[in-house]
Amino acid sequence: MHHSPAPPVLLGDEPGSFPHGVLAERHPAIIEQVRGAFPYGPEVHRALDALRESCLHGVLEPLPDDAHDQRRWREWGADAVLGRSWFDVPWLWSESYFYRRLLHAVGYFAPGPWQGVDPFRPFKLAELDSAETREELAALDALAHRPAADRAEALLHGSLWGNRADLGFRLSDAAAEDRAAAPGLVADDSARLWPLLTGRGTLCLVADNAGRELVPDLLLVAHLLAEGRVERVVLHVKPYPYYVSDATTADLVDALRALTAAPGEAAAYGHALWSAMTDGTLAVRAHPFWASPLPFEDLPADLRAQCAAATLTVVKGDLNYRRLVGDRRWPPTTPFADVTAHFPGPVAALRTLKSDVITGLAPDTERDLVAAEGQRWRTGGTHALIQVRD
Ligand SMILES: O=P(O)(O)OC[C@@]1(O)O[C@H](CO)[C@@H](O)[C@@H]1O
Repeated sequence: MHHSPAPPVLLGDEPGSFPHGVLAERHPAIIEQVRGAFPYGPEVHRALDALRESCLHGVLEPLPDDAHDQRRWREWGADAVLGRSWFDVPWLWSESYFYRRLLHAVGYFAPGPWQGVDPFRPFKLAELDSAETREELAALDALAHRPAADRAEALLHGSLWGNRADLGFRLSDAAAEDRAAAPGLVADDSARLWPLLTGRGTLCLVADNAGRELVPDLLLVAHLLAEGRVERVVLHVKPYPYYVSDATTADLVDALRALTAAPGEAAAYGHALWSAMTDGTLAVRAHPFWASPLPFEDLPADLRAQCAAATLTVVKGDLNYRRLVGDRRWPPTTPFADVTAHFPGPVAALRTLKSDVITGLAPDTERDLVAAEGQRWRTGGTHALIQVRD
């Protein structure tokens, strides 16, 4: 266990810091993108204007009295943050609540013409239909002739690096995709991951982004099922649109349809996944907690029981990493096993580095990264890690 006191949870109150930039620049940019993506009527435009003003100069305001999830947000701690500036509350809170308020502004939950229309869908679909996605799928043809161990390794890394495709991140950092990924991982526990997948039991995969991340996640899942490395997979997606590109059930269906319609090997993966869903070996869950502003230390009892029963839980992406280890600026050498001791069962994190939060680095690794890049390595999205606590 970590003996020194945990650092404070991150807030967005420090100008020049990464969280402050997300609140002051990324969120207003997302509002404008959404505004331009649909022919919303004047009332939606007014609501988006009000949200922008609130985010920059106002406070977190309560959900309307008739909101279906008002009680839930209270249980998650709304009373402690409502009425305060977005910059002064825990960063996890200001981000999660921003997406909830954005959905309110576009009428996502209210009965009416825009109910259930995902404001991020055009961006997600464009990505799924991109030349990059087609190239990644075409690469499966060559992979088919390689030994199973090589395929497993390639698909694991495909899933890991798929996390660079994150639409919210690219909105505030347009150059992100063009920066080359750094070869080598800042931490690599993959040798400890494979022995956990011995053929029995259930793998939980806590998904992150749709499109170019979810597709390689699904390919990995298909491989693990086909090779008999797990009996069953439970894929956890978001219950509603979140952090721009986070995967929902609709995005999962889009990804499966894209796979089954693709040429070559990709279609075989798609059909295998489709039948795995229909026979229950691949199950999907969309628990409200995944879109909550809370760390995984606060997993509700039902999810805790599911993860406890799993052979392994794989947690994808940067935000899930922040929620897994706690959204704090830990000393980077803080042991990953210590900060994930709360998690009910073996857990693996697959993540590219896109925020300040990091644990589990060897002292030499941290020293070399700082010498080469100052602190940019934490947020630039060019580095990645695989960390396992068994
Ligand atoms: O979870 P993901 O998709 O890998 O990344 C989410 C992200 O883009 O959003 C947060 C800031 O808004 C950061 O944690 C991270 O940069």
